Amino acid sequence: MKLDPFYLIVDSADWIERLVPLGVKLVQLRIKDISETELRQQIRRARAVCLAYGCQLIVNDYWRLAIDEGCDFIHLGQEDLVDADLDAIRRADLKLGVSTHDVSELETALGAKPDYVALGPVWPTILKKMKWQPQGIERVSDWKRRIGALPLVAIGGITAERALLVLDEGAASAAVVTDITLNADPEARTRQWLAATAPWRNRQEVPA
Ligand SMILES: Cc1ncc(COP(=O)(O)OP(=O)(O)O)c(N)n1
Ligand SMILES: Cc1nc(C(=O)O)sc1CCOP(=O)(O)O
Ligand SMILES: [Mg+2]
Repeated sequence: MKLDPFYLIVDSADWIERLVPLGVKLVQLRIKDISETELRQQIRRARAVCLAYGCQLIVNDYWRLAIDEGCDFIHLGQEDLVDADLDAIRRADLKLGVSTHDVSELETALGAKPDYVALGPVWPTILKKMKWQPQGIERVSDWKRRIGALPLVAIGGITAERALLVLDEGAASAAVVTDITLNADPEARTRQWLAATAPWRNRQEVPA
């Protein structure tokens, strides 16, 4: 499976309607603390835009809703995995990405047979409080050596400029929130990300 090198993460369908039409091909809907009814509406709107623009939608956390709404890709963290029914997720043919922050979490993640592994925070992030120190760029290549052909997603404090560093170290994709959503001009910043990651987007996969 090939992931787009630019992985946008946003907290509403509004963002998806605004930025996906610019050419984003991989987006995560990461919403916290809203009702199930509202979540369903958000997922439906996000799914409709992604279908129209050929963008892969990944639903964070809510695997049951993702199945119900006909989505095909979810992201789960280690705590989400504890309650998740992996058999049900596989039966529904959902692809799965899993977060990791240390070697023990990587072992747990690999046990879930994920379609990608995420490593973070590579740099400090202002999005949420985290108990892990920044991993640093060396850890990205270390993780890639450990997971072999499985796609690696790097996350945490990534900017359009830093994206090139993680992609060079073997990440298949660089995930981003605030470098875009807190930018004075999110559309322009999205275009910069698309341009910066274009060489990886157009690169052919080399068989392992
Ligand atoms: C691509 C990607 N990587 C990591 C995360 C974090 O997932 P998690 O640890 O479950 O934390 P929350 O995002 O749910 O707060 C992610 N969402 N996406
Ligand atoms: C949601 C999330 N998960 C992380 C992890 O390390 O698992 S870092 C992170 C926040 C990413 O936001 P930004 O691009 O603004 O730093
Ligand atoms: Mg989660």
